[in-house]
Amino acid sequence: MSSKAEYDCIVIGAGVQGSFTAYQLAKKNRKTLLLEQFVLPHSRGSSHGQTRIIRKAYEQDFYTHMMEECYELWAQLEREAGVKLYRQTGLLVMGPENSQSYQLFKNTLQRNKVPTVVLTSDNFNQHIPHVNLAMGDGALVDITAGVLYADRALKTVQGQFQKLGGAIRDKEVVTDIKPGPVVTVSTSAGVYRAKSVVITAGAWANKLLAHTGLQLPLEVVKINVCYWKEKVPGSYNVKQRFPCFLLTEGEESKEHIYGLPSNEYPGLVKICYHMGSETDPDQRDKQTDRSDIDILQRYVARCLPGLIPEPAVVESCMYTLTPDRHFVLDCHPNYSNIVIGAGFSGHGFKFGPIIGKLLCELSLGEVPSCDLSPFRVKRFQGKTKSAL
Ligand SMILES: Cc1cc2nc3c(=O)[nH]c(=O)nc-3n(C[C@H](O)[C@H](O)[C@H](O)COP(=O)(O)OP(=O)(O)OC[C@H]3O[C@@H](n4cnc5c(N)ncnc54)[C@H](O)[C@@H]3O)c2cc1C
Ligand SMILES: O=C(O)[C@@H]1CCCC=N1
Repeated sequence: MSSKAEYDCIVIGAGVQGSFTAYQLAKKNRKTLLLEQFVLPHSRGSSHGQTRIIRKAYEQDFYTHMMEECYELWAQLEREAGVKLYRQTGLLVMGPENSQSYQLFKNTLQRNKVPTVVLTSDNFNQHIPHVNLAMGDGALVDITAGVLYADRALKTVQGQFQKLGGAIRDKEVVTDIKPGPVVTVSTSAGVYRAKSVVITAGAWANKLLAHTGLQLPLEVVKINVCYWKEKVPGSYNVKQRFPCFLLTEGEESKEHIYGLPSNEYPGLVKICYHMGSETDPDQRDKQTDRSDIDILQRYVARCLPGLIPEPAVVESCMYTLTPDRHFVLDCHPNYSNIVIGAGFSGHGFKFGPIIGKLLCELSLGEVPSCDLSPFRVKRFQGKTKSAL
């Protein structure tokens, strides 16, 4: 390897966002290097695991609009690679009928004409057996929603990137970034130069941004990913048409609780709490707080009578949260050829293909094809810190 290899673009971080960005750049014939600190595939960031939810149901129109295009981009990748990445299951949204959050979900779906079925307390269990709908809760199903096969999706997009001539170097930690008209990136194994750099480093974003003099208001939390055993095997199975679900708020908490049908682990249903305890990404396994699991146990006992209310398997993952829970998709405030994709706040996987497209556009100096105003760095005015 030459000591200063030259690229059009270097993407730092081969999670879902970096991998889709690199793939989009390679599709536009840009000489692209994707750098990853761990040996791939790994389970130390935020994109690992077998499944993620994909949905159009959101509280804000702008996410629903982005998902309209994003479903098409997922389907394109499936066709291109000849791999199945999405399975439609529907998403059951439940929450206090009169609460702001539940009403926002319902209104966004209806305003955007997303195919939706509204259930009543009378017909709920005909459609959704083995779930107790709380008194006063509304329920509706976003028909377009389903499951993404996450590990498979990551492998597929990285493979397509390589087929297009892109280079992936894993087990290579980025140790320095020197801004300039040509950016210099140093790693544990070499030095590279590029016209632009995209930072998609997940929970490590601030560690990398420190080299560029910027700190974003990001909080990293560890999520206990819990799998719950069916009392009668198959009762919550994807083949029985059991949907993904999201409880906007409940007796146990004001935060969302969400789940996916049993499928990838036979007889086990994945159910998570949409919040965790603060962690350093390099010390994730030292964070042993289980208060999220206590909340889930009470919820499962109350509402999912067909599950044993004790997790059978607990895995770990991380969220990188912004204060408003919206993403950061922007150019660096001081260096227009350094692009940032960060703060995906526990809901970014489904957007991977469109985020890749947008970060690619930003890195090429093109006008982004979506309105990025909710995702700009300047919304944190007063909350960003200089790291110099
Ligand atoms: C439990 C859980 C459930 C979720 N459920 C859903 C869901 O149902 N639907 C949904 O849409 N989203 C969901 N999400 C969110 C989604 O998975 C994340 O938003 C997304 O994976 C974030 O991807 P990323 O590429 O930003 O981060 P990561 O996947 O963490 O990628 C960042 C990469 O950068 C690398 N890196 C960091 N620093 C360096 C360095 N110095 N040098 C080289 N490489 C570096 C890291 O090793 C890592 O591989 C969930 C997340 C979790 C944790
Ligand atoms: O993004 C998703 O769909 C999941 C479920 C709701 C909370 C966060 N992640």
